[in-house]
Amino acid sequence: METNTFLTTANDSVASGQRVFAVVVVAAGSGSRLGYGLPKAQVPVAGKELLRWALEGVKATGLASRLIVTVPAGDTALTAIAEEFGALAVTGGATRAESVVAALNAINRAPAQGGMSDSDPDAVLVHDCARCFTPVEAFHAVAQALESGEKAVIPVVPVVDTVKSVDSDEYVSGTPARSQLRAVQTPQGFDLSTLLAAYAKASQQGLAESITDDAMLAETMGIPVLCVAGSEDSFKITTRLDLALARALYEKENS
Ligand SMILES: Nc1ccn([C@@H]2O[C@H](COP(=O)(O)OP(=O)(O)OP(=O)(O)O)[C@@H](O)[C@H]2O)c(=O)n1
Ligand SMILES: C[C@](O)(CO)[C@H](O)COP(=O)(O)O
Repeated sequence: METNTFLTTANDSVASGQRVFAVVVVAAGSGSRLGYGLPKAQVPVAGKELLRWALEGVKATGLASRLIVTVPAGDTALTAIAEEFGALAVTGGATRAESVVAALNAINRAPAQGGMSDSDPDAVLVHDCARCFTPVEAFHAVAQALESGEKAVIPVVPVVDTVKSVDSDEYVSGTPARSQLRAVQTPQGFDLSTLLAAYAKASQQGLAESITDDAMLAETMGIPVLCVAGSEDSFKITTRLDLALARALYEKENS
């Protein structure tokens, strides 16, 4: 079997903390921007599906007491991979946010992972399958901040482009100071009851359509969201160029 040489073993100081973590891996997207002809989570890199890379990465963290994976409706191939890792596979929704809600609602049905606490989780890490090369250190940075009492934590990297806001006619309306911008990754970590309350409020307010990440919900509730160090290895496989990068990096690494 191929190994992810970018992963290391679990950090005991995190694994032995007080929080009980559920990990949600959202993998129910179609991959329309990638245009590969398969659901994106089934696309292979170095002979291994993106979902398998992602779940090996999660396992290596030693954090997940419950593991929930969202899959496209009727996707038996992805369900089988999820189950190999002891995860509960649930059918995702029409949007990423709807998939996250489906997974959150299933946490208490997920089996406890071997060797982990069987207590009910009180924290959750929500991770994109499309960021399947995220290193253990990024998971641990998020988990550690939750262990320290934070309620919402996101991994970020600096923005390297100048970013403009535009009006509806495509004229520039502003240039935010780049030093204050961050590019946001996953896993995003939350106190579980806080994220459940945030999604319930968003649903009441009809915000679901405009949600592009989970931390936005905490922001709308006035909950401070802490940024911790992400990683350039956590890039999201969205386009053909991203897949080419992944293959260049990992097919070489594993050959
Ligand atoms: N209805 C959806 C949409 C997305 N996702 C997941 O959310 C993550 C981020 O989404 P994205 O990278 O945009 O994936 P796709 O929706 O598959 O891509 P596209 O928008 O190009 O179709 C992915 O791991 C994807 O599988 C999901 O679980 N359910
Ligand atoms: C959650 C996310 O990965 C943070 O950058 C991103 O917002 C997902 O966006 P997508 O369009 O659903 O891929």
